[in-house]
Amino acid sequence: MIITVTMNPAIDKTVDLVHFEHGSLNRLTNVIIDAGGKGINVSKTIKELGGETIATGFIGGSGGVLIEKVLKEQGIKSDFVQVSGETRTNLKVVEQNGFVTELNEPGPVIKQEEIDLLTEKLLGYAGADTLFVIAGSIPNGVDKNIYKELIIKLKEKGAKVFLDADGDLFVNSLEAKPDIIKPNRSELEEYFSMDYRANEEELIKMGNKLLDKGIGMVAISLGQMGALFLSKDQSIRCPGLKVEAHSTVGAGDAMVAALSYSIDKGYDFEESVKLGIATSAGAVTTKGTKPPSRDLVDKLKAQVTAVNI
Ligand SMILES: Nc1ncnc2c1ncn2[C@@H]1O[C@H](COP(=O)(O)OP(=O)(O)OP(=O)(O)O)[C@@H](O)[C@H]1O
Ligand SMILES: O=P(O)(O)OC[C@@]1(O)O[C@H](CO)[C@@H](O)[C@@H]1O
Repeated sequence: MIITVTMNPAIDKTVDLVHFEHGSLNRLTNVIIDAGGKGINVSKTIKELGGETIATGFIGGSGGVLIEKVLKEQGIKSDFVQVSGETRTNLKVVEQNGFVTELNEPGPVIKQEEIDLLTEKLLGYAGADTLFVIAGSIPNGVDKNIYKELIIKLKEKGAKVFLDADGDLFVNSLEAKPDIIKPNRSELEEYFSMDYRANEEELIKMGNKLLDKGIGMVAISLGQMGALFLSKDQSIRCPGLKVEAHSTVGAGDAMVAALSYSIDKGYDFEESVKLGIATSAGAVTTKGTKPPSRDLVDKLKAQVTAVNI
């Protein structure tokens, strides 16, 4: 069973315009609304791949009602803790030249009793056959050690944890040894305090240092360049696929979804990473944070090259 945890969900409002003029009136050419937040995107993508998840986290207010409604319509199970604050709206501005500017709200203030309720809920699901996907930022009022503490408790109950977070949340959580992580290039460079663009050899070295800490798999996503997938037994480089990009928002979530789905299905390493590349490349072709169709993913998967490194 896969449980996604989105502590800071969002209504994603993706707006298109020709060119963003800073300090001027900008007329939009298209507006799309999605139920978003990283874990929720993972749930949406796994559903499209043919899998099942339960989407959890904090939701509140009219945004929360909309997210639950959309998930229900899409046949995705959810079990959120209702909070007194309002779920945020994040604005994604897509220009004709492909530039995407993201304006993410901080999210509501969460009370201690709401945190306790979510922790209890998650521990209730935890067991040897459970994979938790903990992804994205945390709202106000939540301590930056929350992911670390949760991972420790979930692992004590035999569950596996896939962590996708950045900044302090990422740094703190590594101490709890999540089973899988998916840093992108800049998250890794920041963690290792590199003030220049790391080359592939350096990225692999940094990834291997994380494996030495006890993390089972490190997927380093490199945008259109593809990704590096490292584990103690096997490491693979996959170049990115050439696709017509509309919005790269959610590409990382699509990769997290495909890897989680593969683990749940018991796919081998190479099969899993190929699905990861295909699903994430498919995600950039869709508008907003809509997941790619399974048909498209299968077509793209046939084009993925996996090179052992
Ligand atoms: N322009 C692109 N063309 C093809 N594939 C892409 C492109 N951008 C991203 N991808 C695919 O998506 C994966 C994840 O992208 P990226 O490294 O940008 O993740 P991320 O920074 O976590 O993204 P986000 O936080 O916006 O979801 C890449 O490894 C790649 O397979
Ligand atoms: O502010 P966070 O939690 O880091 O990221 C939230 C977010 O940008 O991530 C998803 C794309 O990955 C979007 O659906 C959502 O708006």
